Amino acid sequence: MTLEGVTRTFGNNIALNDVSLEAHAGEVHCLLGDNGAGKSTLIKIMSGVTPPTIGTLTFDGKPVAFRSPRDAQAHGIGTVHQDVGSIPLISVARNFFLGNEPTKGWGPFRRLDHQTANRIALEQIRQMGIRRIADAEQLVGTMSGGERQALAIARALYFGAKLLILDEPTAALGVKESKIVIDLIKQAREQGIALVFITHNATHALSVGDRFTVLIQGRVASQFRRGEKSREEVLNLMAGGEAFDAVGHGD
Ligand SMILES: Nc1ncnc2c1ncn2[C@@H]1O[C@H](COP(=O)(O)OP(=O)(O)OP(=O)(O)O)[C@@H](O)[C@H]1O
Repeated sequence: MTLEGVTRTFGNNIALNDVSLEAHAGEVHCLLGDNGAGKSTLIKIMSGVTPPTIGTLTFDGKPVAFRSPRDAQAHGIGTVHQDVGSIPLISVARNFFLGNEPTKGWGPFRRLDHQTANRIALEQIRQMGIRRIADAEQLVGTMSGGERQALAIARALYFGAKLLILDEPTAALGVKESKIVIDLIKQAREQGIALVFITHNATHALSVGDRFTVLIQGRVASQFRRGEKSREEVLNLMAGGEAFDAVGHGD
């Protein structure tokens, strides 16, 4: 996906100001920025929640204007939100399909095919490397944070995502759990998926990013590729030039 000159205003508030970026197949584009920098607004624009006030989006070489999140999804945009799997009392399979369950029979005899749903959900999360779950009837509440992210990533890919937007997937996770997610990002990249990885954590970003965009107050403060900046430089950029240590760096 390519964004060109994207500006988004809310009344007098300019959430995004002339932002351009590219997310290519087989690459991870890290989106970095402090609270209020405009990351959420950018995700909303890319995933069809809200249109840009000015600017264009191109996907698969064609201009796109998403009418809704569902429309964006139909184009192959998958979004995994931070609070994924927040309904702990539903099964892994239900969470995987979320209303798109396979059915059997037709007409008045049409009903959910639980067996198939369970089998597919289990297969898909296994492919994501989650082997601890033995049965997709198991409740989501029994999964760890990293496993829930894996479930959501598996779902997006199963339903045909070509661009996967991950909104702070490691924010609430410990070191081991974060590694699961970072490894999944690498796996998806190898499959040729385009990824946008939103994070506050420079270490996570640097461990997997191919391209980087740092937003400060709605503007692109810096854009660079892997290897073009040192860790220190990235940390300073993320801190918006202010004393980084004073704000706590979350990594
Ligand atoms: N619906 C809205 N109405 C008015 N202002 C908004 C709206 N959405 C976002 N903004 C403003 O746009 C700016 C960017 O917000 P945004 O939520 O995109 O930032 P962010 O980088 O995602 O921050 P966070 O990490 O805290 O979610 C902020 O000043 C915010 O107050």
